Amino acid sequence: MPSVSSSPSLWETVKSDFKTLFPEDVFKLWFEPIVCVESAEDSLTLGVPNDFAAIWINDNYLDLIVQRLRLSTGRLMTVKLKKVDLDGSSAPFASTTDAGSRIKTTAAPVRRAPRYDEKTGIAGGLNPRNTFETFVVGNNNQMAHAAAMAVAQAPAQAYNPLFIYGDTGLGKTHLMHAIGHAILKNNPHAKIAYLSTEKFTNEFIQALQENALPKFRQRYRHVDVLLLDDVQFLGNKERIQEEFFHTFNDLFESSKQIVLSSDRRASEIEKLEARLVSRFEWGLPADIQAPDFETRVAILRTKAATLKFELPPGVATFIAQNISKNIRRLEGALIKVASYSSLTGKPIDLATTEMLLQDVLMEQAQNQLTIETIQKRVADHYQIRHSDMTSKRRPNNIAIPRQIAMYITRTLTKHSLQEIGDAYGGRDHGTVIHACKAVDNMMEQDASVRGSVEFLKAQLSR
Ligand SMILES: Nc1ncnc2c1ncn2[C@@H]1O[C@H](COP(=O)(O)OP(=O)(O)OP(=O)(O)O)[C@@H](O)[C@H]1O
Repeated sequence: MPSVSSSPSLWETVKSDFKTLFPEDVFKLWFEPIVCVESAEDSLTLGVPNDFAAIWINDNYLDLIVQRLRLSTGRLMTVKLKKVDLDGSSAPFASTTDAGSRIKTTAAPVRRAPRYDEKTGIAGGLNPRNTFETFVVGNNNQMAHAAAMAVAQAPAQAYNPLFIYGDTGLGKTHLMHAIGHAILKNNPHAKIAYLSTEKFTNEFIQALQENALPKFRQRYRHVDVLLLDDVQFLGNKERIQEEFFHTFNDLFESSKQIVLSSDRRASEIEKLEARLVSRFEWGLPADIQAPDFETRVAILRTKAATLKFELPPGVATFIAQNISKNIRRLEGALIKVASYSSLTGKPIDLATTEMLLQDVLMEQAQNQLTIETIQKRVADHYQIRHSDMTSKRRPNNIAIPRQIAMYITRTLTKHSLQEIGDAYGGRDHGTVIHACKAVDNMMEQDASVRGSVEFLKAQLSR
């Protein structure tokens, strides 16, 4: 039985084989950063730098790694991939591959993310690639981009807080990091904290357990800029909301810049205290929508140039036509194509692209619950006509099911408020927000409405 300490060298042996097997850039991209973090007789846990690497290696190289280990040990070993902190220790909320559908980082080698540094004040680490220079501006993000630039140029003077919201994978984190980089460039001594709400919550809980609240407060209430990502996770967490309320006030009163991101408007965050909602709305709420076709192509071209990958126009068009709602996915598709090309040494054509992306495209098509399906299902349930979902008729027996259908569309799909409004007879986004709130209230007050909505949601999510 191999001892725990011998396994890193087992992995190092495999790694050095791969060095001769793969072109240098592929090796550097995928294998060089991998470390062995844990081992047992029949299993090995390998640490990878980010969720994307975990998914990519799982999909493309795991079989090869298992085969190679079998050659070395004579045994069939299970290999798990785990995201680890870039200094090699496990991240506090590390995920294994099966947890990772959220591809968060790009695939090029990732620089070490600095831990909180008392001198520079950087917490969490800013991805060096997420700068204003690498951010492609389109109609979808123009306002958020302009606001972010203004904040970077005049922290705490332009908009405070800046509240960036929009669906997943559309560049909120990128803009926050860009603000951090730009401020540091103008003032290398600025104390900047970037962190996710999840991390803020975890650190707060840990501080509570260890009686270390003063230190925690000192850390986040004395920065020049606080960049807090994914504040929708404050929803339903009373204690952490209370803590963040005071953090916010302290920073705001001392004229420090606060930038927040969320996947929805502040007023739509479930069970977020009114005093926080109003504070989040004090400054500028700036939304990011899904990019249009031209912006998607521009993003692909920019990313391809960064990867030094020659992207044929037809391939760019194909990817941009087929992946529209999430830039992270767009980027994932490009990296898949670029890696294949660098691995085989062949230029990429349309047929190969279709073949490479067929899984992604199939998964996307299968997972797409359409608004029409929701409307039909809800209309059937309440025995009204499908056409009532888009009609202007307002009697309660029609208006309520229609509101419920909008609510379900909002919860189960990634459509924007405007798209939902359009699909329900050309209503505006305010009507959709109103419908969602009304259904929330009805569900709270009436168990039978709650039962029906839960039932419909469960059926539609299958
Ligand atoms: N306008 C853009 N130009 C260039 N790259 C972009 C742009 N928007 C997003 N990206 C890239 O897309 C990927 C996803 O963006 P990001 O992580 O900022 O999304 P997000 O909105 O924060 O998502 P989530 O809500 O899931 O946290 C990143 O690699 C980012 O660099």
